[in-house]
Amino acid sequence: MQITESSIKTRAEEWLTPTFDTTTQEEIQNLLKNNPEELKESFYKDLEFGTGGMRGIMGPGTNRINKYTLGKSTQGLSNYLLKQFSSVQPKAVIAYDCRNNSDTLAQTVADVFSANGIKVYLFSSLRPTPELSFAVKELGCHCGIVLTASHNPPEYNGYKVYWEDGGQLVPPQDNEIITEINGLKYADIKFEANAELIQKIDTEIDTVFIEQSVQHGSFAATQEAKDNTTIVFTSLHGTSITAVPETLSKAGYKNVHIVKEQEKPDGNFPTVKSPNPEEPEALTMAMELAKKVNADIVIGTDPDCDRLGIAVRNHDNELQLLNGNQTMIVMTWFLLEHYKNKVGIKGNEFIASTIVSTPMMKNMAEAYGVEYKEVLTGFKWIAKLIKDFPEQKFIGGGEESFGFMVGDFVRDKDAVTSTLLACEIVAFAKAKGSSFYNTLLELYAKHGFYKENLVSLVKKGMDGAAEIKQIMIDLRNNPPKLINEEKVVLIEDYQTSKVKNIQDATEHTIDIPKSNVLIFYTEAGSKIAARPSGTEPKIKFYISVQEHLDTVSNFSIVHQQLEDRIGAIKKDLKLT
Ligand SMILES: O=P([O-])(O)O[C@H]1O[C@H](COP(=O)(O)O)[C@@H](O)[C@H](O)[C@H]1O
Ligand SMILES: [Mg+2]
Repeated sequence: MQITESSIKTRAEEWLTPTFDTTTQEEIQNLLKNNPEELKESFYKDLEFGTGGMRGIMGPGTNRINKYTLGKSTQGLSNYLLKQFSSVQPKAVIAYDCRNNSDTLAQTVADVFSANGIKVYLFSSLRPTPELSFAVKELGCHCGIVLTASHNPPEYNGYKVYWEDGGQLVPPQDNEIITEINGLKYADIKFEANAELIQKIDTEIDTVFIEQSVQHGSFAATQEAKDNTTIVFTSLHGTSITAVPETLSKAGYKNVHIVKEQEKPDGNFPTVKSPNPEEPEALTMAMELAKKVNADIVIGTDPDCDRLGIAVRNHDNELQLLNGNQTMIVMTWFLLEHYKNKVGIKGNEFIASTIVSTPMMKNMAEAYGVEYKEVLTGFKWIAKLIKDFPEQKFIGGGEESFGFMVGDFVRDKDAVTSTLLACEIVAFAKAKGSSFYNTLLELYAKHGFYKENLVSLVKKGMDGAAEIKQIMIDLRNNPPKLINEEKVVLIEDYQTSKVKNIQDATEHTIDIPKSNVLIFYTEAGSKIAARPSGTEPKIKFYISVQEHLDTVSNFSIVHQQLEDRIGAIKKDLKLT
């Protein structure tokens, strides 16, 4: 579609009709008169489903999160549910996070479902996303929704959609539902609730969820080890406050210090610039408290409590924030060790990660004799593996981005159970005179020392999106031959599903769904991936370099070499 001033105006004028309430109409009038830039941003496209559902800035317009865009999606979803499960009354469960408007938008979604004859379980107040994933299966629902924009800035909100297995929408349902939604007009949305079909839920699910979380996240650390573990936890004004402290307490952890200034849920996130534990500033208050109480571990979760940031004591006894790859490696190792000792590896087990994550997972899988499966970015793809390979045993999985999935009882990343798991690892290691951090270094020595770095370039709005598109086109048309003087030997293009071996000029096909991702491998073993984010206006560059580490005592020297190499790669690619 050609975007012109007049096509945007035509799209906006539909929102002046009686299908839309008077407040919305007034807001659109105002944009038409006074704010052409905002009008363009609000209407130049329809909001789309991305890596983790649909996300956008709140406000009126087709490219914004509001009761009409979410209403239309829910109407499409309702039509699809009624067709797919025609012999039963479909059931949906809805949760929401701490964000502004999440509660009222959740009510709208409940209203629309019920107006279509769908039975709805609606959490009576905010809950973590992993609890919703759990509730879908627990209540035998066909679908689940969380109103959240995860870790995005406060002006955002969104809509994560779960299917009957408890995982987020994946093919074939995703495209079929999108087709259904695209075929609708706003006037088709049924907003008139059937209150009889909406049932409030709370403690009955909380109790089982927390029980299961304690069970899946506990690995029999002794009470003494637990008592010797000092934890600082912050919910960053989000939903984790409803589940994490109780889970830790039920698992026997007593030295848990909660950042009081951040425990109250608040959609404005008043004490942080961004509620994303991936950004070190988000954990500033928690780090300060950790110094006071001499904590072993600091954990912070994002607003919907699926991702967690972990800082642990390094060799200089300083608290160091780990990245997603690092926590994934240690957590997966811990699960594998326990599984090996308790159950025994039979060979049908698998661990999983994504194409932009550390190659170290593959090495570790080989060492343990389990399978390593690799998918596109997004935990929904990891959850799909569990559904697609029911005869295999999923041990755990993660990715470059923060967050981890412990076993299969929750089908998304789960910061409740992962918080407990992280504490167990610290408790175990400390009891043995080691640490979480030291475990990581030992794993580097065993499975290869990989260092990763992520560069995200923020490019907002319609122009930003065009710029991101162009960067990917340029990289495709003129792929680098050398990166930091390392010869590029292999290029994977997930959009064309082609792998090009530069050295012998051969090509083969990639057997996973298409996605706009390019990965360059160099002769020195570096891996550089480029992909537009599917949740935020960003393009991401994932850099991974590696070296052999013969002994942990050489860590600092090799670490410096890797750090320098990453610096040089960034400079060469003009990412600094
Ligand atoms: O944002 P969340 O916590 O719901 O998480 C979702 O989005 C993240 C960022 O995706 P992108 O790189 O496309 O922005 C993904 O890493 C994650 O697997 C997905 O579940
Ligand atoms: Mg999240």
